[in-house]
Amino acid sequence: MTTTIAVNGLRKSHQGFEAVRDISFEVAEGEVFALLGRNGAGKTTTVEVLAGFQRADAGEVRVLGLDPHTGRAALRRSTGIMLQEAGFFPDLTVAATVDIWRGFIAAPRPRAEVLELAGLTGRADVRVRQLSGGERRRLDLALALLGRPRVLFLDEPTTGMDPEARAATWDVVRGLAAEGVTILLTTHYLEEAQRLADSMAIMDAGRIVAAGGMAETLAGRAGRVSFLLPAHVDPGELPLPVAVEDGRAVCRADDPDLAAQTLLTWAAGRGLRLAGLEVRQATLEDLFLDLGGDAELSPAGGDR
Ligand SMILES: Nc1ncnc2c1ncn2[C@@H]1O[C@H](COP(=O)(O)OP(=O)(O)OP(=O)(O)O)[C@@H](O)[C@H]1O
Repeated sequence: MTTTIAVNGLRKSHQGFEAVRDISFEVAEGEVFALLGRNGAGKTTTVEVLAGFQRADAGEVRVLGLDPHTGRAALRRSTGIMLQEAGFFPDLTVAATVDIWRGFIAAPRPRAEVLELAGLTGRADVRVRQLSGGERRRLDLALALLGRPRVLFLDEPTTGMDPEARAATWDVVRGLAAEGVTILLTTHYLEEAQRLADSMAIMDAGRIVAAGGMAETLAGRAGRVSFLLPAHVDPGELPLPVAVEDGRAVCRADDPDLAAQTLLTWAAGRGLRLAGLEVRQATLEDLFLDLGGDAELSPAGGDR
């Protein structure tokens, strides 16, 4: 498999503060890679180095075989970038904004095509200042796609989007990856990373604390079964060890389906119902909690 992005021993400081401390990872062609971590973990700094906006202090970084800093001009033609803050002209319409950007790009996609991809077709004549936060992110995405990039850097692409827009954006990202576009994204939404990314790295204080293929990483972790503890049942009577949280019995298990079966068989033998039964494979959120992460990464309501 072709490696599109290679990072080896990257370090980057800002005014003496080491924001990225010796990280290494690779992203294969056509892969969606999620860089995760709480605020200040060093994700944006990493993306900006990969996009050639900042120079690495140490280590080697390659995008399509080129150093993103010295090869910036050559890479510009094959990369699309969506940073956290875009500099739009507020008084221009969406259509005019796209047209201006098309002027900077050799062989750009037609305006209608990028607006369609970004779900902005019906908003072409609206001024940028009147767009919602989520719509601005979509306009950012439209601009990032103008040059038919082979590599896309998306820094928090769906922040501010409603669930429908977010799902539509996931479809666009999946479609691009299926065409062979390599995508590196950062996100605060763990569900987004879990659904979208083939592999990931979790950063904390400038270091990678967990990394790997998404499916493999989660398959190796315990899932959970939970249900309302029936009245008059002592948790100690259950056939598997459980913790009781807010009246719910919670059982962590490597094979949650099997654990649920064991519990249901036990309950049936006693004529009991396990109300509110939930069986869940391990999620990224579980991994975060195990790593000592907290809710900060997954803002309230943002994840589901
Ligand atoms: N230009 C800069 N000057 C000084 N410090 C900076 C600069 N850019 C980033 N930092 C600091 O480096 C650390 C890492 O920042 P970075 O933006 O890379 O993190 P992040 O993981 O992207 O966070 P967020 O989720 O908030 O975007 C932070 O502590 C930040 O304050």
